Amino acid sequence: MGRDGIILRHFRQDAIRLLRPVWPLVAVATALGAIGGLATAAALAKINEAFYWESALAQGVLLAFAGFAALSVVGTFAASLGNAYAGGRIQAALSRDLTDQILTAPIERIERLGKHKLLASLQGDVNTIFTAIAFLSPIVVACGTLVGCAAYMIILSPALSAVTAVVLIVESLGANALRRNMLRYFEDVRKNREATQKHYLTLTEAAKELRIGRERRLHLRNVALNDCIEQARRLMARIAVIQQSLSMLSQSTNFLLFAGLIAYKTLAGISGAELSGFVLVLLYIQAPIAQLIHFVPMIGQAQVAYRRIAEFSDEGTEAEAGLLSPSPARPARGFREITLRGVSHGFPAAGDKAPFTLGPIELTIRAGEILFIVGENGSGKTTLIKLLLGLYPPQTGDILLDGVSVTAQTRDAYRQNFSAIFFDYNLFEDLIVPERTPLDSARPLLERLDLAHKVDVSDGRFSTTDLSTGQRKRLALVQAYLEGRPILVLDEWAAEQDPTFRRRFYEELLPEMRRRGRTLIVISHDDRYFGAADRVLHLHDGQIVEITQTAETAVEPT
Ligand SMILES: Nc1ncnc2c1ncn2[C@@H]1O[C@H](COP(=O)(O)OP(=O)(O)OP(=O)(O)O)[C@@H](O)[C@H]1O
Repeated sequence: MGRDGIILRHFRQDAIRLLRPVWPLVAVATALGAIGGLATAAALAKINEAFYWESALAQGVLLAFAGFAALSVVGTFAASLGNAYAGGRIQAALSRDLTDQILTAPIERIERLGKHKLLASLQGDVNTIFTAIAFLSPIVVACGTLVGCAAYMIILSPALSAVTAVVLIVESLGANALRRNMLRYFEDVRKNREATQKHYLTLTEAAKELRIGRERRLHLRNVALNDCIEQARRLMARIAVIQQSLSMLSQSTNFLLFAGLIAYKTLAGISGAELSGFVLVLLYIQAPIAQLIHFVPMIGQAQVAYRRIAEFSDEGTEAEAGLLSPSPARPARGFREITLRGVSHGFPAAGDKAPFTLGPIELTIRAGEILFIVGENGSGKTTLIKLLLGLYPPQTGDILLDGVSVTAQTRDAYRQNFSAIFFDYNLFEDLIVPERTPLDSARPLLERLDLAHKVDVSDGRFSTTDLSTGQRKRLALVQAYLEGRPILVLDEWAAEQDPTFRRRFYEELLPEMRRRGRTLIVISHDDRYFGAADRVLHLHDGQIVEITQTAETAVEPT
């Protein structure tokens, strides 16, 4: 099955799944909408009757007209309400779906996609699909009206209806060719949105660098962003031309039909009632046809947006099971040792980037030790801790917790043993700590880290996170420590600390945390403090080259 076939299959499965909880409502609303549309056509028929019947009132035509008109209004209203409610439910389910997909996607895939693509989907694609869903309700009514009008035309004159149908089929074939072109442009619009999003992120995240660097600032504005903006303008202009061509096609078809009516009247003869009925219907169906034309690009856009969202659940990148289960993963408990047995992880070559493989790694981490991971830039330190934390599943080998292999099913429970502060860490404003931990236990820690004069904790939140870079990292340590997990992983934590605090971190805080039962795994470039570790693991080009004991005895890696 091709890629489009797979996406279509996903789409069908998703549509059925999303519709399942609301299908009775959708069915009733759609039926009411169709009835409303049919009633509109019937009301038109009554108007036409009234034109030709002298005793219209006596015949009850006015009464029937009033009845159909009321049915049309009520049916349309009920259909709109019902479909709007169902649409809202479907939209909410879609939003949750996308959040879940991102929360459970393999970390490597999230890293590969990048922030700009994720944001483009969360903000753009979901909204595009929302807009299309919101428009479904009027479309149901429009379709009902068109079916009713078609039925009325057949009653008036089957021959003339056949001619009308042929003309409309030819028109829809032309419209479909235009629509295919428009779809291609929508793909380009979507790619353009991603590229623009990337530059917008630079605009906000690199505000300082852009203020300082005149060339970079002007390059971003005049070249990078300008190209995107210009391309978007050109694409939107082309789409507008196609949209207007669709409208023109519809208008011309209508005039052609009117011309056909005149010719038919002259050649074959046609009654006044037939003629006025056809004219009335053809004029009336302009609005529903315009709605359908308006809907066509929305469907195109929604198709493209859905395809992008489907990329998150691409074949071969399965979501991690059980991450969103309401029953929490087994709480962290004490451990004796974690063993990495022949564990490796490789990044394939991408473009001009060389491939990189870490491992196979043989390593045992013992409870209560302080292990430093050191090595030159790019030697694989961060990749090693991502493997250790279970963020990358090992491509070969096994991770064992107290001799028991960590599997896909137990990986989330295994991760609960760790708290980590990555180099590109995120500082949360709220504190999430184990139930038994009183929140005021943050106070002594804040004091210990020289933050008590700046930050307080109230209602489970830090009073502020507007701090200096080094202070923010200290606050992240408070957060991580209070989580109470047995193992703390710190990636170049001390890099932003002043010399006094850096010394205090290595010589006082690390031993203190160890005394309180924590195992500490620290990535560090501070070679003058390597003595603070029990063992120092040296990495070079993805391999452990030696593990040094603090007794200064180098041993072969085990
Ligand atoms: N997501 C990724 N995709 C592709 N390659 C990656 C990815 N992450 C890391 N790499 C590559 O893997 C290698 C090791 O990276 P890693 O971040 O583990 O090094 P490091 O030792 O932590 O470096 P540093 O001291 O600079 O933080 C590098 O060559 C890097 O280019």
